[in-house]
Amino acid sequence: MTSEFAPQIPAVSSLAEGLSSRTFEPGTDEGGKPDASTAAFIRTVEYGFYEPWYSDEQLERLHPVFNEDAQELTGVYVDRGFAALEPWGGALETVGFDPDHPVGTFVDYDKTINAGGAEPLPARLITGVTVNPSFRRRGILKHMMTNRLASAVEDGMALAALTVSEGGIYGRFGFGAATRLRGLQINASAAGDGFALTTPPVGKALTVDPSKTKDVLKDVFAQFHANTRGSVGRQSTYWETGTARWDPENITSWDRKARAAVHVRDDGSIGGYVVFTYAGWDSEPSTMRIRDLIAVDATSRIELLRHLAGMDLVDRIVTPNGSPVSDPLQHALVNPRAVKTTSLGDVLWIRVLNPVAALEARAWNADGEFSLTISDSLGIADGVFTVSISGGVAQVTSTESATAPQHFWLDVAALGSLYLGDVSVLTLRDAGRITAEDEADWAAFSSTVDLPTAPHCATHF
Ligand SMILES: CC(=O)SCCNC(=O)CCNC(=O)[C@H](O)C(C)(C)COP(=O)(O)OP(=O)(O)OC[C@H]1O[C@@H](n2cnc3c(N)ncnc32)[C@H](O)[C@@H]1OP(=O)(O)O
Repeated sequence: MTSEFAPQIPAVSSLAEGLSSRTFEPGTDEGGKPDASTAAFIRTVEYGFYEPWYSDEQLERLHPVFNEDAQELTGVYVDRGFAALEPWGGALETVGFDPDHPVGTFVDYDKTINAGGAEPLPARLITGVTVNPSFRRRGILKHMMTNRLASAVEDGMALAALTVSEGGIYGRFGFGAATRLRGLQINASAAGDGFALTTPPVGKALTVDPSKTKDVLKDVFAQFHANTRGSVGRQSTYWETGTARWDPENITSWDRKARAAVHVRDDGSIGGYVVFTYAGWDSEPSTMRIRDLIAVDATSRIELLRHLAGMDLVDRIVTPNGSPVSDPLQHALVNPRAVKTTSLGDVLWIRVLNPVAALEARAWNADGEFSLTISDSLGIADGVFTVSISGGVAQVTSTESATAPQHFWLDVAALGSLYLGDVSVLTLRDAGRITAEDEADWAAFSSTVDLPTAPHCATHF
């Protein structure tokens, strides 16, 4: 991969007088508990997301989330001089405002994203973004985001990524919605619109103790991550309990309801796992909830669903955390109405920082040549780029002006949406997000860029 492209660092917006920001690594005190700065930071995130007030025990359990994978924490703090600012006047000290408690939080760390090319690409993942309600709409997010994107560029990152609480926030910073997940409701009963597959069983699904199979789960995920366009590497804490995610309603329980099964293929290898909880015999309808289902191929995925649907005392299976958009299940059923889509929503948002490295790491559907003019209001990824694909591998060069016969214009957020193949070229054209000269060959461009299946990000962060 060549990377002669030298992106500019965006101008860093300054904070209002009385506010300062600092980036630090999470720390631990002598007793192994979060140190004061880290604890105050975690509590601010908790407050920003309207989480219940954590007990000390919960705080300690959460600490690894902030402490692992070399995460960096950026907090915006109120200087003592802030009392001069309106509209609070001198009231902050009067009410005991804690200057060590940040009013803005931002967490970033590095993992890889599978863009469909030969190797997953390192990416800067952003999470834990909050601003105290009393300090919102004063540019604190803008300050943290522009600073931390500049830092990612300096560190040579080609991509940044996040998942969003609201869809209207991050487009202005160059992020585009890049993958989606479907929520499914599967009728597990045999009657009516019931569950029956068109193919006979393959291999064997076996129940396992999720608290003892962490290594198996990690290994299956590693294979999935290597094979699956759109996949994002998981935080270490994903595996801590073997349940892949905590019980969001009760963080102290570590989900004792969790059960798991693996699919053992005919050659004895593990092809996938499912972690699930049962709502109880008296739930109406009696419901099995999938917490995490990762399979290295479609066969293992279908076999795990067959296993769940075949269990007694279960009327339906739900996947609130989502199934892939290109899910073969519906077409493997005798009665496709046994599965219903209950939701469809974006998951991963991509921000291209270095178009040369990013486009060279992407999958392509066919050989071709074109050039792109990318606009970027933050000045990170803008420019003209010639893309030449041969044997499925792209060579990308940054040029002064377009030389390729086919030339297209788009902004960096549209490039983020196009990047992993979740949306087609023609859909973005019809939305006015990609433009070209009248004589442009849209058919050739789309057959090079569009990918045959939807990307699948199964990691929540
Ligand atoms: C990756 C994640 O962690 S996603 C989670 C995001 N956090 C949350 O949803 C928690 C609750 N919300 C918050 O904490 C805050 O409102 C934040 C973080 C969303 C915004 O912080 P603020 O400091 O108020 O944002 P800031 O003042 O820097 O605004 C920057 C721009 O975004 C816009 N903006 C801010 N919040 C929103 C929003 N919710 N919807 C649409 N636009 C928004 C502002 O209008 C401003 O626009 P401009 O550039 O055109 O002037």
